[in-house]
Amino acid sequence: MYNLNEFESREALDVQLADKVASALSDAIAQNGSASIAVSGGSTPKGFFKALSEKDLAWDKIHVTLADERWVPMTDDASNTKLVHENLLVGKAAKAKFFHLKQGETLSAETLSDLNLAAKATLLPFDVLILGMGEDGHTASLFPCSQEIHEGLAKTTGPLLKVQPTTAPHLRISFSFAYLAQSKNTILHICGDNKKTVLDKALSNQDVLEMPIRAFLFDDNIDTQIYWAK
Ligand SMILES: O=C1O[C@H](COP(=O)(O)O)[C@@H](O)[C@H](O)[C@H]1O
Repeated sequence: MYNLNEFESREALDVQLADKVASALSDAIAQNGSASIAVSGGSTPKGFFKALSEKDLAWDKIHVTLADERWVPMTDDASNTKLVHENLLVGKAAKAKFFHLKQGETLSAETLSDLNLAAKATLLPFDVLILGMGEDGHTASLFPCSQEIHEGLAKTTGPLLKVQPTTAPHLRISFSFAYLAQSKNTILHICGDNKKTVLDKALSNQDVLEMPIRAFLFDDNIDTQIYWAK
């Protein structure tokens, strides 16, 4: 299920989203002594990252990771890790612990297995998940064009999987739907008229293989809060 929250500007959205996420992280720390958040990359979240980085939180008790990563060096402009380090893990948030998805050169079965164990031990289930959405309806790196889409949406797939999109650049590593779906707070952050058109299309039927974001919009156990601004 979903709920659409519309904002008059991207700046207003960033402020309100940072407030909501800070409060969820703070509640998780109060309850469990620590908190975890998975964020998305791409072009949308920079302003939100900045607003969140300025929040007075016990950042040393917060684990930050990505819902997905492009398998490129962290110095590459396409790296979501680079984006997070430059825009979120700054100021007060510099004390947060970052869980790197891009480890080493090769995305091998052994790398995935090590990451899966570590993610289960430190991060999962996420207290907060911030999803993005591509114009093809992908979210995280669950790409409808990829051969791995069945695996990515399957209920039994282990936390992380390798994804090779055919209509977008870079090999990816992504959390699976099964593990993202267990997050305690799920937010879909999108901006612009194009993304609203994509969202309207996603809401028009329930074929998740055509638009994987639908898995988060139509699952009765997930309360996806959509944050949208022009
Ligand atoms: O490739 C990716 O794209 C999506 C959407 O990005 P945007 O630039 O359209 O905001 C993003 O959510 C994902 O993390 C990223 O790897």
